[in-house]
Amino acid sequence: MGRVGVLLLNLGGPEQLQDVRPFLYNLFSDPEIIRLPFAWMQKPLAWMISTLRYQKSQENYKAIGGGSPLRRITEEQALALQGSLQEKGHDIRVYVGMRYWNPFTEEAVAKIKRDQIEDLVILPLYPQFSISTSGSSFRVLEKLWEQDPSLQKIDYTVIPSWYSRPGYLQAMTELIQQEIEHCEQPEQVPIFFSAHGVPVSYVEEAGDPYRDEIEGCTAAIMQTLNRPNPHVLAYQSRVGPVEWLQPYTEEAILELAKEGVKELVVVPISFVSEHIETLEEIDMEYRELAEEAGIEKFHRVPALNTHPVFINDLAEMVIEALDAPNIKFSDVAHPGKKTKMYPQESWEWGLTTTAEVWNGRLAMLGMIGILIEIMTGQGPLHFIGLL
Ligand SMILES: C=CC1=C(C)c2cc3[nH]c(cc4nc(cc5[nH]c(cc1n2)c(C)c5CCC(=O)O)C(CCC(=O)O)=C4C)c(C)c3C=C
Ligand SMILES: [Fe+2]
Repeated sequence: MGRVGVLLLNLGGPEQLQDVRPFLYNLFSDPEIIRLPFAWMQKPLAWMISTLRYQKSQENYKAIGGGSPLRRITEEQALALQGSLQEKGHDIRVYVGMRYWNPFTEEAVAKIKRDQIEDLVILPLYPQFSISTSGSSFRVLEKLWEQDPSLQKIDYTVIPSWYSRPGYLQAMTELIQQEIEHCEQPEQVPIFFSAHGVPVSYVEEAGDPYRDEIEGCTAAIMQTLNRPNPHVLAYQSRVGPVEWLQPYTEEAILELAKEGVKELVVVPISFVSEHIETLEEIDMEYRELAEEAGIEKFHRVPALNTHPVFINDLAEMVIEALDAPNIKFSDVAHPGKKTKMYPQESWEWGLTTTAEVWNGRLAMLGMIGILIEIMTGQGPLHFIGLL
């Protein structure tokens, strides 16, 4: 075996407030996040959504200190993984490639080339696979590989998902157990798993295994935890007007409050680092919602970050992947080429096919109208104060 590397994939996050708008632009430019019927619409729509959204989003990043901790934590995880591999006798260099912000996946691949890596394990830091996360990063890599013959010489393998790994489950249950011990009624407190959502169409039309993997992960954690507590699974961070996976976290919290629940342990489940959706959405928004609804004690389980049991398991996973048959980009779930994943699809304003076509056309006209309004600075949305 020649020089060996690991490429850790992650989403990336704005490090300062001024990064928020271009970060959102990168995110919404991704057809794996929003797919439109015409490719030419992607960039104008990304520009439009990032323009409409960035100030609200900046407020959230301001509330957690002015930027995402994702880069810092991911780099700490990379360092810890490299150290753990070293302790196990493997001289393996670990690289970080982010999908929507620095250090970008393309930069990591340039370093891998520069260091003349010959064997590469590609490991997304998402325990469960979604076409919108790991799938999107694999797409970027697949394109880079297609365009560059020198990359094609690298013997690579990908790890599509790893939510049922014993070390991951053990680390998660240790953290949950610790939080439960702080509860007033440890035997009864409900364990509330909150996963990042995706639009329903991803799962039901594009064949995304994400919901199955999230459900499998929740069941495996509960089995490892081996406690009598009731548990709930819900989905957070919905964006836009389409239907996302349900139940929605906010509705599920209110439902529990209505049933008289006074104490809750919330477990973020789709991500292994603290980020905006744990630090702001759960710790601030959902906590406030829960407390106002009568849930007096709102506990949140911390993200794994550099938990030693978790890092050790990542190292084991890399070593096992080097000995296992390779998994290639083409072996991993792709959305069908013709699958449409754009908002209009679920805006069911009409009952007939003709009406649906017209709904789509009207939505398109509306979008062009908003675009013109943003460019000219004049129009009805400015008049009512939305822009
Ligand atoms: C497994 C995790 C994630 C899935 C699945 C996912 C899908 C998904 N996300 C958006 C839109 C946004 N995501 C944003 C931030 C963000 N998303 C994830 C993880 C998943 N996303 C993380 C870890 C983060 C935070 C990064 C950080 O800065 O800490 C944002 C920006 C934040 C905001 O403005 O609210 C958006 C927008 C979609 C549309 C989607 C599936 C289609
Ligand atoms: Fe997201």
